[in-house]
Amino acid sequence: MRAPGTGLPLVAERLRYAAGGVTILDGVSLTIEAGPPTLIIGPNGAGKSVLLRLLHGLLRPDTGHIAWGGPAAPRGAPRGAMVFQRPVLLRRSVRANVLYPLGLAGLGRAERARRADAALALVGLAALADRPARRLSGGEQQRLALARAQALAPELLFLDEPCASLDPAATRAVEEIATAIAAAGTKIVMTTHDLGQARRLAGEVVFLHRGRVLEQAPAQRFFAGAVTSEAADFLRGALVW
Ligand SMILES: Nc1ncnc2c1ncn2[C@@H]1O[C@H](COP(=O)(O)OP(=O)(O)OP(=O)(O)O)[C@@H](O)[C@H]1O
Repeated sequence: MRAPGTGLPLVAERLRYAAGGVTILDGVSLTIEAGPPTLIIGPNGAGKSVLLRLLHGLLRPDTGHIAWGGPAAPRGAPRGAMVFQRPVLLRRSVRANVLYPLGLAGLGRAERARRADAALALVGLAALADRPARRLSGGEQQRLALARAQALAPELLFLDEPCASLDPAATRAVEEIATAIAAAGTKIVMTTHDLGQARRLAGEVVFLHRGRVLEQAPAQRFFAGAVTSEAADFLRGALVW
């Protein structure tokens, strides 16, 4: 189903990606619809991060293709934005970090300021707007990365293990922000190795195993009873690789 006013769904067909002589993803077909967050889960090395980078266009598949189902985005408007496990911040103020990509997107001064202020308020960093970004704590830096991405008003926000280096309090803050962003209508696609986090956030689960999508299902159904033995083992905490 095409979501009104967005380019979704994002459709990936028969993706194959190899690097260093190793096939990392093979035969991956996936449709990302508008709606609550899609969580990509699976064992270490399953290919979750590579899949996210392909979907975002940071990597190109060796074969297969990825296309948006909806109409073209307005000029200068990025359809997707991505937040990485460890944010890379400019050696500038918190606010300047949010403003910078808005300038690259060609937005006018007043609109840049409006969006930056709203995004910093959303992540609870308004009071730290003039601080040097690189002096923030790890959790604050990740919240800034979320603000910087969300200020671009993407249709789709890719989050690659955004809580991997964070403590429980900072993780909770990031989850609350992700939930608020999703509730406001941005589609979130997120990788995690944390099953508890997947249960808390997912509307839909994609289970990736050794470079293949073994399951894609509504979260409730997936957690109530995975279909494949690999996913069932993963859910009950058995060692799966
Ligand atoms: N550029 C590359 N060259 C060679 N191998 C790579 C490259 N990028 C990723 N890989 C390998 O591909 C596999 C999948 O990597 P990826 O980071 O996508 O896994 P993941 O599911 O995100 O794992 P984790 O949960 O540990 O982050 C890994 O074995 C990784 O070492």
